[in-house]
Amino acid sequence: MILPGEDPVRLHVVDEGPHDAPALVFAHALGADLTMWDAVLPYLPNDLRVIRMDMRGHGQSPCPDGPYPMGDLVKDAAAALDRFGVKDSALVGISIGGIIAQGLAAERKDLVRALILSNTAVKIATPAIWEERVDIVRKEGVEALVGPNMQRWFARATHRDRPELILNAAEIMRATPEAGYLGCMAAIADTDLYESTARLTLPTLVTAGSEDGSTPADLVRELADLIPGTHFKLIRKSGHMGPVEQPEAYAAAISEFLEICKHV
Ligand SMILES: O=C(O)CC1=CCC(=O)O1
Repeated sequence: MILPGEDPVRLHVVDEGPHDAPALVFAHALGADLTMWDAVLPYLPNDLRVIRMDMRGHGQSPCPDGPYPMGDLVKDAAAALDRFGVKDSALVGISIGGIIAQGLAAERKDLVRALILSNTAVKIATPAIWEERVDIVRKEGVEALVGPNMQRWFARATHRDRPELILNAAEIMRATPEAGYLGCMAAIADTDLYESTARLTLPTLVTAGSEDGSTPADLVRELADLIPGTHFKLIRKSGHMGPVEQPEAYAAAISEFLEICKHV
């Protein structure tokens, strides 16, 4: 049970737009930070309050020693929304951010009225895969995973035509503190939200990338099928980083869904 007002780690948050407008909240991926949403924002309706958070151990948020239980990452997000007086948000989460979003929707129904879950699942990869990556980072640092991640994260067309997007994502990943990266990998390794997510009933949009090497579209589709009435959108020519690679299409999917939510 998460109690309102708890603030285990005080997350770095950027809060933009009119404070009395409906809140759209963003939670980023492992090894990224809140700037991963930058390119999406200009394509969103301007009558929204847009709140972006840096997860613990990432961006400008504090980095406690790990490992982190997933429940603590959910509590951090809940505490941040309580601190900013946000209720009934539309919550967007990508990858681990999508796991945090599922957890928050299950635990704090007052904070989340609609979900947008991108490139995520109830369980990502396997504990063995995460253990192997933890070993690599302990021995060689985050740098050792940058190359393989960029392969999984970005579509062929992005590698060919937009190398600057990949260089920027790689730089942000390199800047992620080792303890933060390790702590969040441990959280993912221990998490399977099948049971609690299967009980969700709130309006949900799930988006997948046509060339996602981290959470393949078929896996993401399974998440969509688990939550009754969920809308599903495949973002073409994108890997794991749809908001970075195809910000206009990604924002259009969110805007369309928010419009539908007005009538629910
Ligand atoms: O590490 C990856 O390939 C992708 C990933 C898994 C969880 C997350 O947030 O990113």
